[in-house]
Amino acid sequence: MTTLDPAHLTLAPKVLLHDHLDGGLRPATVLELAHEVGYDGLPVDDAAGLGRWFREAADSGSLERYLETFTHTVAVMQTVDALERVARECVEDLADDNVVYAEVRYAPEQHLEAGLTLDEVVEAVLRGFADGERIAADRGKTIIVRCLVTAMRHAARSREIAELAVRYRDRGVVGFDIAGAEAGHPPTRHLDAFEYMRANCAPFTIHAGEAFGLPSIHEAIGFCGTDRLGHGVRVFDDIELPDGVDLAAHSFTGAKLGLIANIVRDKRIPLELCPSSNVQTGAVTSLAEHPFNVLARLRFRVTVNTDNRLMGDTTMSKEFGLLADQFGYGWADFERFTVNAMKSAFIHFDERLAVIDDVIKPGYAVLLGSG
Ligand SMILES: O=c1[nH]cnc2c1ncn2[C@H]1C[C@H](O)[C@@H](CO)O1
Ligand SMILES: [Zn+2]
Repeated sequence: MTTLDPAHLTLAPKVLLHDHLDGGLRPATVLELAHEVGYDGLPVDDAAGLGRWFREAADSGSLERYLETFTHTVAVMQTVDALERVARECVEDLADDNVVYAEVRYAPEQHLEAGLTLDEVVEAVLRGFADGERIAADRGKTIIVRCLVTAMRHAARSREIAELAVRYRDRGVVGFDIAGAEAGHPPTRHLDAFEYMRANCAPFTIHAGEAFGLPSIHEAIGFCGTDRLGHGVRVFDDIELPDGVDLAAHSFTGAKLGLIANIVRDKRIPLELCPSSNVQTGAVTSLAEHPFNVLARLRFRVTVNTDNRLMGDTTMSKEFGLLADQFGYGWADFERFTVNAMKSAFIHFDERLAVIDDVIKPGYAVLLGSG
């Protein structure tokens, strides 16, 4: 069996469902764009130092302070050229990490400061993704990137953004999301947007159960009817484990699930777990305390995600590496998480199946030493 060293982790095919476009810029690109557009608010003026600054500033243990770092990335993403470039580089970086399918999200309403319309923002990003896919293909990497449009939960444009998602659904936008500070902004504030999505048979995910606990997950499922949970990590609050159990154990017999935990598992609601980000925002106190392994072993539909590659100084390979070190996972585990993610994607069933059968399974067969 091939070992799980960083080079082999990079080779493994990966699927990414939860990655923010404005949380994944290259530090050098932030600097160059700031220079081009005359943004003078950056705290550091060299690429390595700026990368470190984002990581450290986001390491606050508070979602609110974590979110403040986005002021700088959003400030430099206000023109068609900048949006195209950031989207193109995002695809190139994911392809370099052997991500084979990704859904990348951002909030179009945050990119209107220089006069662009919502449609112009979406079209620029979609062009950037398509360019990135072509560049990756020229380098021998096949990657499919689709878009989720996010509404900010403290704002009041969610219905408009849901309409945008539906308007662009045949052109690369595959779903809708809400993000931003969770406490004080429950998902039910945006019920009309979710109802609009459901009425149009269009899928959505909701950031829930990150900074706020079970009530948020309950609302997202019971009232809003979400198809997936962004993070959802606090579903763990509804699971009672026998005293003294090791969170890295292989089985959790005797675990007792409450109503919310059961419904998440019964309905196979995918959890978009983001290990590093969950530690940075204080959703969990440390990776060792992360319920990823408990949820995986209890057969929840867990998926591995980056959330924000810039703020976390992370990649999918790094997240896999952290989980392997913490919980002792091997290739068969990562294949399962990757298939879980692909099954949960917002593209059509036949398209999901093609990636699983033609790309993921053959890729892991090689790593497992049997193909
Ligand atoms: O982990 C997160 N939780 C809530 N909101 C988030 C998270 N990561 C990024 N965001 C916000 C900040 C971005 O500006 C916005 C759209 O991508 O989504
Ligand atoms: Zn997120």
